[in-house]
Amino acid sequence: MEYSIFIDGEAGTTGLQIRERLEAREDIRLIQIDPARRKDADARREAFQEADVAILCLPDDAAREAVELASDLDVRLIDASTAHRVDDRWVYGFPELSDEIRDQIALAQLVSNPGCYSTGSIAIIAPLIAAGLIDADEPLAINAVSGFTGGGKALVAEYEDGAAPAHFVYGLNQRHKHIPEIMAHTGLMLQPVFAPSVGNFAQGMAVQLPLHLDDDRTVKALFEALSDHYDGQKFVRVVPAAEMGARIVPTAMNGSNVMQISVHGDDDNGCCMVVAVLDNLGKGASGAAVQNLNIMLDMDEGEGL
Ligand SMILES: NC(=O)C1=CN([C@@H]2O[C@H](COP(=O)(O)OP(=O)(O)OC[C@H]3O[C@@H](n4cnc5c(N)ncnc54)[C@H](OP(=O)(O)O)[C@@H]3O)[C@@H](O)[C@H]2O)C=CC1
Ligand SMILES: CC(=O)N[C@@H](CCC(=O)OP(=O)(O)O)C(=O)O
Repeated sequence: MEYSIFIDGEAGTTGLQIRERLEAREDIRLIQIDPARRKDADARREAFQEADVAILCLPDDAAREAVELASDLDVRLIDASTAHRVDDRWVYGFPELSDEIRDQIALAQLVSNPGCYSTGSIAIIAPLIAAGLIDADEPLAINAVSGFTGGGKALVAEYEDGAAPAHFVYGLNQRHKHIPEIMAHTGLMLQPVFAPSVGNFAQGMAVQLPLHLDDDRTVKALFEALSDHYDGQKFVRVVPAAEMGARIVPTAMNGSNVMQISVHGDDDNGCCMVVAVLDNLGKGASGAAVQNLNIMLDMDEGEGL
């Protein structure tokens, strides 16, 4: 069986990496439109008409327009943008959250691909709330560092021109676009303080959740809750702190769709850090989109990643 796939926005950062992951596959035929007509509504509608699944790798407004263009067609959609991540009509494409969500993705017409920081944050927080180790109304802070491809073509150009700094923090106004989806898909009721930053490396990301410990919330209890939740998952691994070493490198998972989670700290002084490391263009975007596509097409999730 061969499926026809259209990547709308395939010349962008996320789209290009999806294309690279799919173009060698014999079970996939990529629909391509003349690059000069890549923003032409008629050309794109024809591609949507031909496709079994279309993957939207567009800015939010363009993604909303694309959904409108395809609204009366049979094509199934995966949206990599932020536009539909807290929209109930769309399934949130994070299959490791629960078996129920994986089953919903398999049958869905509309799947929204999670954000990169959100993937790391939700992966840590949701299972710990479910295990009773974080309260939904607990004040939390999330720190993160991303490679510059996270900012799309514009930020890539700044780094390639040599004009951008080695490291910067941003999102200081606490209105980052990932906060609503982090709250919606963890069940957090109090907005977490979010401190993202960018470093002078293309891909890679580390998301850190600092926590205070108590008699129940120990390093061991946190590790076991996360290990139990992700037991058997191919793309989320919970790794003992001793294996991670004293330095966590955000680029460690680059080129793969695997996210590594580890729990560090000391019950004696009551301080702990839970860390997720992922490739912002792997499990944080393009790899996750291909994983969702594979689930939707009832294929091995690992193929083509
Ligand atoms: N980069 C990342 O790490 C992640 C990105 N995403 C999301 O994926 C989406 C794409 O991001 P990214 O790849 O980084 O962005 P880029 O800016 O690198 O690419 C966006 C692409 O969309 C094209 N485009 C813009 N408007 C239209 C339109 N109306 N019709 C057709 N094509 C259009 C652009 O064309 P042109 O070539 O003219 O600029 C460009 O090629 C965004 O919503 C982003 O939030 C999600 C997760 C992580
Ligand atoms: C480094 C950087 O700028 N990162 C982007 C998020 C990456 C991205 O585009 O995320 P989505 O998954 O939501 O589309 C930002 O902070 O807005």
